[in-house]
Amino acid sequence: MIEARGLARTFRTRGRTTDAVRGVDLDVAAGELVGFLGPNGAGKTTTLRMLTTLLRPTAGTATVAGRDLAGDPLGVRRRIGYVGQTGGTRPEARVHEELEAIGRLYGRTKSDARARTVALADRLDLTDLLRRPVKALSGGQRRRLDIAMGLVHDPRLVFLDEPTAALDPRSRANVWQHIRALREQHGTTVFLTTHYLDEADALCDRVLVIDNGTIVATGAPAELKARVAGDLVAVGVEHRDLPRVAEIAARIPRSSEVATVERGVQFRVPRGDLAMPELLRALDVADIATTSLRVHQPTLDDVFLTLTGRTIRDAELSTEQEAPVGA
Ligand SMILES: Nc1ncnc2c1ncn2[C@@H]1O[C@H](COP(=O)(O)OP(=O)(O)OP(=O)(O)O)[C@@H](O)[C@H]1O
Repeated sequence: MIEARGLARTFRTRGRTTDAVRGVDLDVAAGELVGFLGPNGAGKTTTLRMLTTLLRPTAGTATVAGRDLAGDPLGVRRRIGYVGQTGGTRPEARVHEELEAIGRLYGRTKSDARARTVALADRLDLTDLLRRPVKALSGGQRRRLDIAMGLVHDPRLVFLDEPTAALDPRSRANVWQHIRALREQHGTTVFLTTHYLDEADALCDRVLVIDNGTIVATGAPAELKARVAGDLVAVGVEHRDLPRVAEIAARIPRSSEVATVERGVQFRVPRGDLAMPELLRALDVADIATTSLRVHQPTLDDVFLTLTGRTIRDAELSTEQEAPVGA
């Protein structure tokens, strides 16, 4: 459904050059729900805007929904849906008017556009809101309308840019449910960007991790997490017991990265749950009491940390600090 090779984009503004995307290769199969995960400024939106014909690549080629991006941009546009970060709705218009207007824009007759509006409202839980002005919708309702607007022409492939940005947890879960339904009930291919780790983890079949304009990892969330060197076990003990506990940790089969921290010892093992009985037995034999015991399974943030040396949150903080005034 998407095949891109060496896609790149450089911006030149006021004498400054930014390599926003540096040669991205990506493949998305029909029916996949793929997430593009990375910190702010990583190049997600720029890639999405190139794939949806809104921005011309500086280099590279792509086929999107069966059409060549450079050779047939109009063909691409006809076959895809695009839901940007800020929807294109008029605040005074009513929900049904916005949906019908898009239907007419795509050449539907008035009655056909109305029928499509009713069907989409049903799919995205907007039926009771059709007569409301757009400005009176909540954040989550508004995002559902944005998604509905991207589906009016029944595209087989839809791009969603940060579909749950700035939503509260309940509205996010609700939008996720609708995105899953797009794929499960309608077979739509979904390509979305996110900087939320839990969103990529819970929603996507496959995640492409992007940092600094380059894809640094691709895989199912579980696969990516399995690449991090195992679970982290943290044992809290009295200060005087630290050296003995570090020795015990080092003797646990396949343990690594044993480290003494302020109130305990931590180490990695491939499976924390399997190491636990042996650890407890050894502590018991040595007559050492624990103050706490935790097994931390890797998250996608650990994946990002392993690959780039910093967490997504840290990466975002440093981008905020670097951002030029007025950006
Ligand atoms: N029109 C532009 N002119 C100059 N630089 C730009 C332009 N658009 C994006 N950039 C720069 O390109 C880089 C990538 O931006 P992009 O918006 O693609 O990142 P992102 O991963 O989508 O971030 P976010 O999550 O904040 O949307 C950033 O350094 C950004 O400042």
